[in-house]
Parts: sequence; structure tokens; C-alpha cells
Amino acid sequence: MTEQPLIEFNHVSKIYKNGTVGLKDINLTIPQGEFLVVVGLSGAGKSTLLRTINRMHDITSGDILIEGQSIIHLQGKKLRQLRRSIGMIFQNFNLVKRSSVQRNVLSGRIGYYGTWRSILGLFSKEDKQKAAHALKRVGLAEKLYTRADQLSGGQQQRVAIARAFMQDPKIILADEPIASLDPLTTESVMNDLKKLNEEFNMTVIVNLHSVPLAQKYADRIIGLRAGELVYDQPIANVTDADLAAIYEQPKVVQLADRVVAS
Ligand SMILES: Nc1ncnc2c1ncn2[C@@H]1O[C@H](COP(=O)(O)OP(=O)(O)OP(=O)(O)O)[C@@H](O)[C@H]1O
Repeated sequence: MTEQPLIEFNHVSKIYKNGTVGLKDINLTIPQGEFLVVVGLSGAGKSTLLRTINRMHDITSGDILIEGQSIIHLQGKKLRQLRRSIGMIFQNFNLVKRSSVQRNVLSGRIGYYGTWRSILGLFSKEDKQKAAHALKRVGLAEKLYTRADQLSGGQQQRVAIARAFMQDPKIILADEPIASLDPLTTESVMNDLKKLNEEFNMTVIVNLHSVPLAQKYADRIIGLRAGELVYDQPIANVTDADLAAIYEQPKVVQLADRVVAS
């Protein structure tokens, strides 16, 4: 008997209002606990793919299932529950810069609180302890009361990872999490994501431009090109030549596009 995948894309297409094709007939299954890396040229649809999983973007056709349940029509409480179970890491960290690190990390718990308690910031003692623990995990225990904008980019991204951890998510979506970081910091951020994956069996889906990092961290690599899934292999089968092919510039088409666009 095959195990039910955690996430399933069935013939998923996304066309933006202006007619741009974001995703084209994507069929994909992602098992629980996988560290999946999505690669592809800029504009290939990587962010779109990620954002359909937590319904930041709605799809045009097809279906997306999580644990066998379609998510595409979820509303209200059910949608909030879905989003609570999915942590998101952004390229630009998305912290509240003028708030303390503690407050930023605690905000990962908001999905578990009623509206008023969230607005008033009345977090429980347990959650404050959990926040301290989450920060310790990413090596920032001593920064609890520091303002977020006083941290380096790498530290801010690690706070964002601690915030995602606070959600107790099943899935972590990371959209170019290291794009604005130096190589050393990059490794620590990727290691933090890998730890969540290995220690808590969280499913991690990361959009990356760096081929070496994709090869170092992924269990499996998928490639997108112009919204289509053009590559899908477990890491053991991935070759440099495959990855180079995904990143090959479609020169003729691009030149033609520019002429049309100019
Ligand atoms: N809100 C939007 N409205 C219209 N088109 C969009 C929108 N967001 C993305 N697109 C287009 O959809 C396509 C896929 O974009 P997407 O951001 O998913 O690509 P990407 O692979 O993540 O690119 P990058 O690596 O540059 O982040 C692109 O052609 C992009 O211009």
C-alpha cells in the first residue's frame, strides 16, 4: 500500500489576471518529511507554486490536496487552520522591524489565539518559554529583547525561522530564503531549515537559485520552466548536466519577448 502524500497537485494551473501563466498543468506529490528544493529561472513560477500551498495565491484550475483534503475552497476558520499549519519564510524576512525579537517570534503563535488576545499581545507564559527555546535553537537566545532592525540580515532570517517554528507547522515554505545573505550566513540559515526537517519531520519546500545548495540540502529537486514542471528527481539521480539544462536561457524566445515588450 502506498502512503498518502502530504501534498498533492492535480493538474494545477494558475493564470494571473493580466493573462500571465504562473503555473501550467502541474502534477506533483510531496510526502511528509521531505526536503524539496524548487529550482528554475527567474519567472519560472517557483514563488507562485509555493504560494498556492498556503492559499496566498488561488489557482485557476486543478486541485491541491493536503492530507487528502482539497484546500482550494477553504474559508474562514478552516483556512486559518491551514495557514497556521504552514510556516512561511520570505526573502526579505518580513519581520516587524521596530518590534523586539521576542514579539516577532511570539507572533508565530497568533493563529492559536483569538483576535483580542492577539491584538493586545497577551501571550501565555508557555508561549514565552517556547519563544525563548525557539530562539535558542537558532543561536539567538541572547537577542530576545533586541529590536529586530538591529540584527544582521542572517540573524533576521533566523528570527523568521524561529517564528515559523512557533506555529508548530507541518510544512515550511521558504521562498528564496538566502537570496539577500552572504555565503556564511546562508549555510546557517539552510542548516536551521534542515534541522526542522530532520528533528521534527517537518516538510520543507525551498525555492533556491543556488544549484550547489540545492544539491547539498535537497532530498529531491524539482525544476520549473515557464510554469511547467520540467524536472523531478530524487537527489541521488540529480546530475550537474540536468541542473544546467533547467537553467539554460531560452534565448530566442527571450529576445522575441523583449522585442514585443519594447
Ligand atoms: N501578481 C502577479 N500578477 C501577474 N503576474 C505575476 C504575478 N506574480 C508573478 N507573476 C508572473 O508569473 C510568472 C511566475 O512568477 P514567479 O514569481 O512565480 O516566478 P519565480 O520562479 O518565483 O521567479 P523569481 O525567481 O524571480 O522569484 C512570471 O512571469 C511573473 O512575472
